[in-house]
Amino acid sequence: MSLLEIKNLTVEFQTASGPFRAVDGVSLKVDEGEVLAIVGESGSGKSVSMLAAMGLLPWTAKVTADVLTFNGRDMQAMSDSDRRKIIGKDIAMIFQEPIASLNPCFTVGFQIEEVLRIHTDLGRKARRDRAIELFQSVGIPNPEERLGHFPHQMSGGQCQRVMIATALACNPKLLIADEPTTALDVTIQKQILDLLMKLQDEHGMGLIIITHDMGVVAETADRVIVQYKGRQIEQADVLSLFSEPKSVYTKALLAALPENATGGRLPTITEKLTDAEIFAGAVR
Ligand SMILES: Nc1ncnc2c1ncn2[C@@H]1O[C@H](COP(=O)(O)OP(=O)(O)OP(=O)(O)O)[C@@H](O)[C@H]1O
Repeated sequence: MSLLEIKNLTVEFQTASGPFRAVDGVSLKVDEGEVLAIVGESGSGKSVSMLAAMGLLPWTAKVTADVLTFNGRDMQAMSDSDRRKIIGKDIAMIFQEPIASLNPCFTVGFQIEEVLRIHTDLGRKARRDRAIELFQSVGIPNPEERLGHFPHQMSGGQCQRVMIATALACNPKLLIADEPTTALDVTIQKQILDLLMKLQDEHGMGLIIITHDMGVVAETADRVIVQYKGRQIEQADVLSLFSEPKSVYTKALLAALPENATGGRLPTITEKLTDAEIFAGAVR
């Protein structure tokens, strides 16, 4: 049984100019201990598909799926309160903007201890000890002191470490990391990716990494889904995708990597391919 299984997920937003289909027939499976990357350009519906699966989209979104299960439980049939017990505990998410994702009005210590208060029956002292232990595990120096800091007193990289510690607070079975390094300096990006991979390995979690960066895919994923304008274009294990991409779009994405540049100029993808060609070349 897969940890997360999604079949034929569709998301349509009601907008002023009519319905807009942001996700169209996405299917995926993630197992325990597996790293799945969802890669695609901005607007390809990567974040919306995961937010839809978690039931975290606003009411303007109409979400349908043939199958949407977590650990064998039907997420669509679940009550909101049952879903809330799972989200943040068994499924955790981290986002692109760590500083914006934290509440500026509370110390980081309060925020991580609050997650523990909601999802565990640990007492006050045990929650503090666990928070210190979590900060240590994500490499935050002087954790006792840092717990008393507000987000604005910390760097972007440190805030992302706080987000990761908070996400791991309840030992989730699945972690969804939405562009976890995009907002960070290049030198910090590698540290955060290495940390995520180390923790994923230690905890044996399923991990979904949402990214637009093929470099991140190469460094992290076991399997990859390529998405374009809400549709799945190709799904493969990481080695096959890089060595034998099947769809024209994946080939174009790989050709656009800096290391494949020829003549000092990078080819852009959409200048070479039309939507019709991309969708016709999809391999599902
Ligand atoms: N609440 C909303 N109402 C209407 N459209 C939305 C809403 N949220 C997202 N969208 C649209 O859905 C599409 C997919 O957005 P999504 O954020 O999933 O893209 P993405 O692939 O994650 O790219 P990015 O990395 O830029 O976030 C976009 O065109 C976006 O404008």
